[in-house]
Amino acid sequence: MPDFQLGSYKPALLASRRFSWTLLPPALGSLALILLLVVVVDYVRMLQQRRKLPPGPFPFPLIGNHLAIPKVKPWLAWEKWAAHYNDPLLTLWVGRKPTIIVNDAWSASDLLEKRDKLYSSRPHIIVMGDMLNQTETNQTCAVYGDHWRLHRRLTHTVVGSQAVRGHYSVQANESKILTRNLMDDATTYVMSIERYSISVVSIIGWGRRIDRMNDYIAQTALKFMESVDYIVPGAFWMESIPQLARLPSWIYPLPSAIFNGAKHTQRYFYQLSKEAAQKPGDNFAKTIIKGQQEYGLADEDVAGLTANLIGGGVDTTSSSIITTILAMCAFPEAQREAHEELDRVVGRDRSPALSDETSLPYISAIVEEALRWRTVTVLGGIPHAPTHDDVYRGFHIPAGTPIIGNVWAIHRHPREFPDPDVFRPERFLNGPERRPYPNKKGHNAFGWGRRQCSGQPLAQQGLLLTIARLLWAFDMKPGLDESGNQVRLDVFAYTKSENMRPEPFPARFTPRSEKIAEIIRDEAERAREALRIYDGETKLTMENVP
Ligand code: HEM
Repeated sequence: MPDFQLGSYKPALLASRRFSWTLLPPALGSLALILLLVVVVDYVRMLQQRRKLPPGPFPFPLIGNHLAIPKVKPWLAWEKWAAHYNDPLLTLWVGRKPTIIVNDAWSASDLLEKRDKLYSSRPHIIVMGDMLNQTETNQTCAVYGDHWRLHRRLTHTVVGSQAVRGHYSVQANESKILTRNLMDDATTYVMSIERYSISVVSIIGWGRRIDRMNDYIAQTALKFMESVDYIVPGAFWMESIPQLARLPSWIYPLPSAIFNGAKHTQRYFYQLSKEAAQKPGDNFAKTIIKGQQEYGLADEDVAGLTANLIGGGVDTTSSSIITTILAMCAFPEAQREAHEELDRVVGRDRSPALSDETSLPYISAIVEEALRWRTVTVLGGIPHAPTHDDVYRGFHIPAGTPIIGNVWAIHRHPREFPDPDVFRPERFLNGPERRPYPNKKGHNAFGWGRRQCSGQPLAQQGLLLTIARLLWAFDMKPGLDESGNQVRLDVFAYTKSENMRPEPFPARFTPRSEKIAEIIRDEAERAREALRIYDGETKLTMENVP
C-alpha cells in the first residue's frame, strides 16, 4: 500500500540517493490533498465573513469574483448590481479579500466623511502601490499616518487654497493661449487643452513651460498617467492572487518589468526636480529638493510629490474641460444662459477677470454640473480603507477593506439628480432644483473627507477661469460631417478609462464677435510674452537619466 502521508515520505525522499519516480505520484497526491484542505478551510472562512458583509455576487474559492467583474467600465455593472441586491453597498471579492463598492452619496458620506478618522487610509494595493513602488513613497497610495501627513502638508504648500492665488496669472495666461489655439485650429482642440493643462503644472512644478504638444515631458507625462487604470478591481490577476507578484521573474516576468520601469520613472522625475532646483525663480521642485534632508524625504518621495502634479492634475483637468465643451454643444440652452450672464457681467469689450468670479454664479454652476454630470474620476480616484474593524448598519467591515465610491452611480442617482443625464447647471444654483446632498458642495468629484483631492483649489480655479473665458469667447457647436451637416453627439460615448473623458468628437469654436476675435489674438500675444520667463528645454530623457 502506498503511503499518502507527506510526513513519512519526506525522510524517504531525502534518504534516497537516486530519485525514484515511483514515489512521486503519492507525494503529489498528498500535497494536493493538503492544498485542497487549505483552500477549503480558507473558502469556509470567506463564506463566513461574507455573511456579515454587504450583499454581492457569490465568490469562487481563491479567485473570488475576478471572472464576474467586467473588464470594461465595471462601474456600469456595479450600479445595476447594487439595484439588484437592493442595497447601496455591494461586496465584491477580489481574490480572497472583500472590496466594498458604495453606490450612493449618503452611505459614502456616512463612512468616508462622518467616520473619516477611521476611513482615511488606503488598502494594500499590489500593482499601483507595490509594483509601482508607491506604497510608501506616494501620497496617493500612502497609509494614513505621519508620512502621508507630511506629503499632504507639502502638497498643500503648492496647490492649497492660499497658494493657488499665486498661480492665477499662469493659469490665466495659458488659458488665453489656449483660447487663441482653439480659434485658429478647432481640429486639434483636445491636444491644445492637454498642452494647456500640462504646461500649467509644469510651470508650477518645475518652472518650465510646455509649448508644443509633442514635447518630450508632455508625452512622458501622458504615458505615466495611463497607470491610473491599474487601480480598477479585476484589472490584474496579481490583485486577486498577490502571491503571483512574488514569483521569480523567469516564471512570471510582468511584476519585475513593472517594478523596474517604475523605479526608472522615479529616477527620471527625481533628476528632473534636481535640474529644476537650479533654475532662477520659484518652483515646487526647488522647494522640495531644498527641504529634502530636513523632511527626511527619500529620492522616491521627491519624485512622487512632484510627479503627482502631473498624475493628479493633467488628465483630470483636460477631461473636465472636454466634458464641458461636449455639454455646451449638446445642451445649447445652458450655453445661451451662460452667454447671457457673461454679456451682462463682463460685456464683449474685455475678457473675464479674477474680480468677475463671484459675479458669475451660472458659470460656476456649469463647472460644478460638469464635474457631476460626467465625473472624470469615475471611481473616486483611489479606494479608502478603514484602519480598524468597523460595524456599519450591522455589517462587519474588516480593517484594510478597500472602499470604492462608485461616483458614476452616486452622481446619477435620480433621488439627488433627477434626469441625471441631462446637463442642468440649475442643480447647483440655490433655487428649487437644488436637492439635499450630504455635503455643501453638492457632489463628490474630488473624493471624500481627509483624503479628498489635494489639488482641488488649483483645479477649481483653473476650470472656472478657463470655462468662463471659452464661453465668453465662443459659440461652441458640434462639428460638421463631410456633407456639411452638424454631427449628432452621443453624450454616453466615453472612454473606458477610470479617468474617463468623451470619445473624440468634432467641435466648432466661433468667436462671438469680430471684436472678441481681436481681443483673443491680442491677449494671447501678451500672455505669450509674460510666460517667456518659463521657456527652456531639458536634455534629460528617460533614456539618458543617470
Ligand atoms: C478636475 C480635477 C481633479 C479631479 C476631479 C480630482 C479628483 C481626485 C479624487 C477623486 C481624488 C481621490 C480622493 C479620495 O481618495 O477621496 C484625488 C486625489 C488626489 N489628487 Fe486630485 N483631482 C483633480 C485635480 C488635481 C490636481 C490639479 C492635483 C495636483 C496638482 C491633484 C492631486 C491629487 C492628489 C495629490 C491626491 C491624493 C490625495 C491623498 O491621498 O491624500 N488633483 N483627486
